Amino acid sequence: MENTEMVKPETLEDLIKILHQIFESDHVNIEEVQSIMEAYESKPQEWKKFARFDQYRYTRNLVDEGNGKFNLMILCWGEGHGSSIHDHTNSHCFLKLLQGQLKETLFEWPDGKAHGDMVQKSQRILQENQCAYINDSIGLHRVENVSHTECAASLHLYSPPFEHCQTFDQRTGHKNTVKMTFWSKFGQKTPIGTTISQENN
Ligand SMILES: N[C@@H](CS(=O)O)C(=O)O
Ligand SMILES: [Fe+2]
Repeated sequence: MENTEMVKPETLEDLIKILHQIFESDHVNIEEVQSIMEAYESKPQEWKKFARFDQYRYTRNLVDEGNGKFNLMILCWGEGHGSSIHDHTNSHCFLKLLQGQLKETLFEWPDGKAHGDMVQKSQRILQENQCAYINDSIGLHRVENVSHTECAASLHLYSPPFEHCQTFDQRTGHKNTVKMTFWSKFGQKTPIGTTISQENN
């Protein structure tokens, strides 16, 4: 019989260790990853060394390279910060709220000949500790911290790791390829000059 016993990661370090074990296998069980990420109870003292905010836009802070199988990162969202509508480059995307709330808006892929506004499929507010999942077959999304008073932090796992994604203009559906960069890696600020091409926000 399959072992369905839930493992509860006690710390972020513990969570990372479990994720390494899960991703040793070539088959990713989406529900398993989602429930393990959800089971970790966010404790700011465990992740605050990775959480570096910027005044102007959301930041991507690399936490772990997952043996080449995945990238784990913390995204820091100041008040009102949000992403463009984007895809996830054929990767799995898990998004767990560590602090605050984020609004996720799902869109359909624009069909080649359509002009005008992109079609919105749904919208939801992600709560602390919740773990959402998206991939390109589900659709595109935009994520926003709509709060004017609270910042937000989220833990993202992408497998396989990717460096580029496509962003979409909501009014026309026109797309652009953008390079995704890290604001910090393993708690160290990335040198200025390597982060300026970030355009997903
Ligand atoms: N996928 C985005 C963040 S989000 O809006 O889900 C990124 O990696 O920057
Ligand atoms: Fe995303």
